[in-house]
Amino acid sequence: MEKRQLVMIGNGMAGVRTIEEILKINPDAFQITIFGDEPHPNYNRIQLSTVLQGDTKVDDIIMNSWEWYRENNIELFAGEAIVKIDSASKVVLSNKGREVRYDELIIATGSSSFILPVPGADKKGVTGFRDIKDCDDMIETARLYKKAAVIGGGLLGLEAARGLLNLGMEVEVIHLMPHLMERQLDAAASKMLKRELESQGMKFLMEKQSAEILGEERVTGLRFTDGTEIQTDLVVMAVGIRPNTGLAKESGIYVNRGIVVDDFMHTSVPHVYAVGECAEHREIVYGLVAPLYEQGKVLAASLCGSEAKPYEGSIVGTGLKVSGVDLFSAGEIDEDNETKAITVHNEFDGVYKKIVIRDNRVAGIVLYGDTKDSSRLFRMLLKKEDVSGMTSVSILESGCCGGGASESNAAAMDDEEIVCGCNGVTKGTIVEAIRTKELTTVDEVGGCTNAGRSCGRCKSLISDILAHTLGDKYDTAAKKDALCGCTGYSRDEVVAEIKEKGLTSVREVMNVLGWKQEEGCSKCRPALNYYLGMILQEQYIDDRDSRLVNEKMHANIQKDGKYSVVPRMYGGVTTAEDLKKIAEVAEKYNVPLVKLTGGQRIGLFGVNKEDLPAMWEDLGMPSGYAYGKTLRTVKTCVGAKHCRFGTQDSMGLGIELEKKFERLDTPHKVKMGVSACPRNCAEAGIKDFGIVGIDGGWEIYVGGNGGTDLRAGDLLQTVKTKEEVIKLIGAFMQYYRETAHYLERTSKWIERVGLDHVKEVLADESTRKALNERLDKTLERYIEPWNEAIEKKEVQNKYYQKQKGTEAPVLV
Ligand SMILES: Cc1cc2nc3c(=O)[nH]c(=O)nc-3n(C[C@H](O)[C@H](O)[C@H](O)COP(=O)(O)OP(=O)(O)OC[C@H]3O[C@@H](n4cnc5c(N)ncnc54)[C@H](O)[C@@H]3O)c2cc1C
Ligand SMILES: NC(=O)c1ccc[n+]([C@@H]2O[C@H](COP(=O)([O-])OP(=O)(O)OC[C@H]3O[C@@H](n4cnc5c(N)ncnc54)[C@H](O)[C@@H]3O)[C@@H](O)[C@H]2O)c1
Ligand code: SF4
Ligand code: FES
Repeated sequence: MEKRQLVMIGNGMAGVRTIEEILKINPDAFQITIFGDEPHPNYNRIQLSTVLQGDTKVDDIIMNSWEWYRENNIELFAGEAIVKIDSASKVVLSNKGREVRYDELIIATGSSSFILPVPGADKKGVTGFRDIKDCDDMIETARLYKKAAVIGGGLLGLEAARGLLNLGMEVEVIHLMPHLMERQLDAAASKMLKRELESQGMKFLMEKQSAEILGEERVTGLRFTDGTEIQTDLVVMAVGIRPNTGLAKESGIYVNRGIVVDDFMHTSVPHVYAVGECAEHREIVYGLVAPLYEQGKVLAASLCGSEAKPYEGSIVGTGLKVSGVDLFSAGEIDEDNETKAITVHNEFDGVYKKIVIRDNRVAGIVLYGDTKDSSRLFRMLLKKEDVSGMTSVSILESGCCGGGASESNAAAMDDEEIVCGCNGVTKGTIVEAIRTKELTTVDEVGGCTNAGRSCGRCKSLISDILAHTLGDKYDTAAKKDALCGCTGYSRDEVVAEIKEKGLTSVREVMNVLGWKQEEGCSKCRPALNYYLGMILQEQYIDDRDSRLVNEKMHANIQKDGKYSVVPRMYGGVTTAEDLKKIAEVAEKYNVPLVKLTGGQRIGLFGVNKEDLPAMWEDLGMPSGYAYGKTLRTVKTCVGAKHCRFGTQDSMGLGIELEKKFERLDTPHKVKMGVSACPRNCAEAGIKDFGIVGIDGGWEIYVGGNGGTDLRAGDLLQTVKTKEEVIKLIGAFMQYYRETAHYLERTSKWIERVGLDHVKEVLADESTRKALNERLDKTLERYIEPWNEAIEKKEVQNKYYQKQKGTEAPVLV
């Protein structure tokens, strides 16, 4: 039976969580297509604050890698916006002219930053703070300019301001109201917050309304309605958000402030649903992930036809992601005639607690300086527990701990207490997962329960629960570095288990070692494939589908979804005949760009996937492996044959090395260089393996790197002959292969294991010989991949056939 077509507009946090929920219930229910305006896979928008604050990198906030979409057979059109929904013919139209039919349509378009409509708001240097681009722009501006003004003293504004301070800017926060975060804090807590932020270097202008942004093309200052002015080089607008509803409205879907939905997230139009910040439910539009994830769960269940409970709205709790500030707020923050409050204000310790009680039930919580009771109090609020029998002290403090260790705080929590507010995960669920799935790390708990996967505020509590549940086992478990969230095994443990249990395939390793995710992930599968190949040498049958996408395709995938072709050119030496072939192929296939690569090769860029095998056949040259975790290139100088300074045959040695080591799987890419004299024109000093000719011999350098982690190579040894060079490289490469972690460059590896250690290992002749023997055995198993694709129809059909949607970038 043909699958139903599910199309989703918006590739953000709420939408993709809905898809994850659908896949959990029934992975085969739909053929899923997602359109996302941003050119990224789904990332953790919440963590942009931590990226701006310098605590995380953009790469680390990706929640669903490109590989995840491929693995789940989801067609993703990233960087492509939907501009029209035709609900009569059930078709969406993108800004690139693509039309896609749907049976069911989810709108998950989120919100946009609200930009104050004041004169000058369109000047350069005025930005919102919503996405990776805004974040990158602010980081770039901080490199060039000094002064920043953040308009809005709410959650977003204060997190942005802290980030800009960390980036070295002088920051003024301009706030409309008399106190900061007035929606979450009362006056007393807000005062304490302001004092703390001032001590961190933030300046505040309170009760100021912005009137105009000054400057010619670029912002130079801000004028307020009271006539005063400040100078600034950057204006960040953090004055709230507006749901993205334009598309829905123009398509005839009923929109109020957000897209109006019922308790099952249905819009006014059949087969069209809305979820996330763009949706309005019972007149509320939410701006925090916890309720959006609840909505996603309800929608997923209803779409899959499983029993769906209605979504009845949420009460939300918030904190602020600024170091040095510990606060929590939920529900009603100010008293009225019908409420009473229990308040503790200890100015010496900087602690403030207020619990608002209405009809004997907790109706609001404001905690500043000590939030350890937040989850207990929040549960009381959510459950509307009757507190009439409790004393003020027992409401404020959890009974047992009296400020004791955090682990005993975890012990004191009831099973139904919420640990992760963002994802609605209770202590009981976490403990159960730890016990039944033998979890040992916070990441693994996240992988199984989602706890900790949003703002991250609950991670320390999860860690306490792990410590409490695992007892002594936790310390050892915490110290080891698990391969990924699918397993608690570290690299060394996995390698030891493969050897000891005689495991021979990726799937077998995952089954026998009890992987928590049956299919593994894009982190562990390529690593397992590598470790198995390293251990089993020539008998290993490569698991091509476990490789990263470039290796799987034997071509480098590019930003626009096309590929590059870089044929092998040993030692960077070519011939007129090969150059003619390359030129003819470039013309025949309309290759838009022909470029010399950094490794002295010729690259043909912008090639269609389905043209690859034919191009390779026309070229008649082997793959240059410009995409692999393997030997990339050996760069050579012209050397003694042509250069008057040369003392050695650098080209000859380079060609020999490249022919010997090409195709060898290595933990990460490996680059080599051979220069024929110390002038070092081949830049051998920044290669993983660099060789420099000297009078009567060669110097060998290792662990060099010319990339982001710039590192000069260390002199490993000086040898007399070419044969010695080749044996030494063979032993070095095999030792690196056997001891490095997958994706660890030689530069990092040598620093971890130590140059002296490597020298010591390689000094022993019998060890060198044994390493070379294992290496030679491994080299026997490789075949030329481009030839395989030319010769085997099944390879062409599986990997190189044109499919709907391949124009979208599917990078790893
Ligand atoms: C810096 C920052 C910090 C935050 N911190 C927290 C926090 O600590 N806790 C918390 O709970 N929440 C926090 N939030 C809010 C949280 O990130 C959002 O509530 C959440 O991301 C909303 O999810 P969503 O899927 O509804 O929207 P989004 O994540 O915004 O995703 C919507 C996506 O749809 C795309 N889109 C829009 N229109 C179209 C179209 N026509 N075609 C195709 N694609 C389209 C957009 O480009 C966007 O990528 C923070 C937000 C920011 C910006
Ligand atoms: N830690 C978190 O939970 C967190 C962090 C960042 C963002 N977010 C979410 O992102 C969204 C956007 O956050 P936000 O802080 O922009 O929205 P917000 O609506 O919560 O706060 C906006 C603030 O700007 C102030 N303001 C409004 N107009 C102003 C003006 N003209 N001049 C000066 N100040 C003005 C308001 O008084 C308010 O305090 C919200 O949904 C928020 O919940 C959450
Ligand atoms: S490294 Fe020495 S031998 Fe090689 S090209 Fe440069 S100067 Fe000539
Ligand atoms: S509370 Fe935000 S991730 Fe758990």
